[in-house]
Amino acid sequence: MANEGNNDTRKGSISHVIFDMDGLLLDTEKFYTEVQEIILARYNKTFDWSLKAKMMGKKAIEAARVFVEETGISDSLTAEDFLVEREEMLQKMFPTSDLMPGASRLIHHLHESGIPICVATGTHTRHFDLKTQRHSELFSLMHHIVRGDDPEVKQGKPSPDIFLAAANRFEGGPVDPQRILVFEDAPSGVLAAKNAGMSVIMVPDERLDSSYHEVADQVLSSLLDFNPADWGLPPFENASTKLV
Ligand SMILES: O=P(O)(O)OC[C@H](O)CO
Ligand SMILES: [Mg+2]
Repeated sequence: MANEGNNDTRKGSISHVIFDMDGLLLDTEKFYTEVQEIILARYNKTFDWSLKAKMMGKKAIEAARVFVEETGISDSLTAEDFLVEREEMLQKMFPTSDLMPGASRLIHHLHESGIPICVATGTHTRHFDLKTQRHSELFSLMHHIVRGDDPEVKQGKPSPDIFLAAANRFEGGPVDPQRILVFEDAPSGVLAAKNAGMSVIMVPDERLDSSYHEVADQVLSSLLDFNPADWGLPPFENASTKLV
């Protein structure tokens, strides 16, 4: 799976990188899927990837509204009550979050190469802390982290707010969006990056409909497949680090 970029002229001008978190650096989207399946089963309904595609990457309350409205259960369960109900299950799951393949290798490589990196995640601070508690060393390599409850993030993805806030906070910022490469897994996140005027590599779950790939500049099956040299970034020095 690999789309060729449609903005080749930008590929040599990337100086900064922004990472999404859920489903991109951390294998956390599966937790949301699991609790939503459990809740919908009570209403004799099933959760599928067409609904997942519309929820992922968004702020919690925005995703919750999509969930109760699209499934037709909003008369029985409000978006606010849905969030309360899933909270207890998620709080037990988040501290077990694993890294996605290739995340550690890529973050260490860019950091050691002097490329400024940061995170822009729709998740709010309380959940962020639970998800990252086993990965504090890796996240300490980020220049900064923008979360969904940041006051500068008025609207969640696909609004560009979060990526523009992230661009503003780099040293010497704001950084020109044309010099920024974003890594995302969610359709809303890919759109947010494009709305911010940035280049975006999508690393989607294989169950996501491929029509969502079209907006991205490049699509990869895994972060392990990323070749920094394709974007004018410092190459990996040796293959021995490839699977770390
Ligand atoms: O994908 P992220 O990191 O923006 O997180 C968004 C939600 O928390 C999960 O879809
Ligand atoms: Mg994501």
